[in-house]
Amino acid sequence: MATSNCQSSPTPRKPLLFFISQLSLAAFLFLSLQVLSFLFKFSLGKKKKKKMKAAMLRSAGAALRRSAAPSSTCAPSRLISRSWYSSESQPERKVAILGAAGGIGQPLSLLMKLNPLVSSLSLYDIANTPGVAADVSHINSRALVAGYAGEEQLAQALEGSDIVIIPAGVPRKPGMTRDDLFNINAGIVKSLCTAIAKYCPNALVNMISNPVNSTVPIAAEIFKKAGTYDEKRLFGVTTLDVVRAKTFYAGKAKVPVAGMFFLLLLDFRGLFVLSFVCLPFNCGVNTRMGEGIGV
Ligand SMILES: NC(=O)C1=CN([C@@H]2O[C@H](COP(=O)(O)OP(=O)(O)OC[C@H]3O[C@@H](n4cnc5c(N)ncnc54)[C@H](O)[C@@H]3O)[C@@H](O)[C@H]2O)C=CC1
Ligand SMILES: O=C([O-])CC(=O)C(=O)O
Repeated sequence: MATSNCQSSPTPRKPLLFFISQLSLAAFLFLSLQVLSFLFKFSLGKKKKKKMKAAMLRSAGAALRRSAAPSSTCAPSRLISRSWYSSESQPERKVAILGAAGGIGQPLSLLMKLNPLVSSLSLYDIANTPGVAADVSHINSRALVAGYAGEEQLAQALEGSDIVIIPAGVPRKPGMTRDDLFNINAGIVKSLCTAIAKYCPNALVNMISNPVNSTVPIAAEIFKKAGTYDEKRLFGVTTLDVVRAKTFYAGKAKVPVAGMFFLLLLDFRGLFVLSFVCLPFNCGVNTRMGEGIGV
């Protein structure tokens, strides 16, 4: 009969000797830690240490994410995957990307496919979507990917979407102004938003197509006309202008670009007008609030 040996130690220990041995072990460990941290401080210096800590945190995060991938089979990963990737606890969410085969659309599709909050990813473009959708679908994450190409498939791409992201259109080429961009992208955005109002009127709409300060009001007008407008569900992505403003300002003022904070105000009153209020903090220069930088 099998017996448990958890309760009695096979070799009886003398209490005093045992206590001394435990004490010396603890002291040894403590001293080793002190010596290590001393060596660490003096060999690396403060800056390097900070960098290393950040790198360690990053790689730990990456390792956690890797181990959370659904293909993983070992027990600890399964435990982690429950909190990071589980479809049991996450609600179903469909995200549609319109213009998914473009320069912005492709990496965006990749990021959405990696997002554990997305359960269904709908990739729409007027061309090249099947290949992009096939590539993205091979990523081993939760979202199911479907590709749609051409106007006749737009309705299917949009139906049931909770979020629609729009990077469809043309990018600016050398010599083009944002007005030129508007002349092309306004029509594209108009037809896409008309379809959104019809097939997924309650979706959150995230506009990337430039000029965002004009394409967002176009979307708003389309939705108002269709009776589906909700200001809390329409967004414009201004990232490009924010990072550009930071880089340009830092270059002009000859200050480090890192650590700069900019407040970007879009002026919707006049068509094609984009105005900035730039507030660079921590960059060692005195700048008046209200200073403007054109795009
Ligand atoms: N708001 C921001 O921070 C940023 C905005 N942009 C803007 O995003 C837009 C896209 O830029 P890129 O991806 O570099 O251009 P791109 O030319 O690489 O991609 C645009 C995609 O839109 C597709 N497209 C064109 N008409 C369409 C329609 N009617 N329906 C669906 N898809 C359509 C094209 O086939 C193409 O695949 C541009 O307007 C650009 O100015 C770009 C970077 C940042
Ligand atoms: O077209 C792009 O890729 C973005 C751009 O430079 C602009 O809109 O100013």
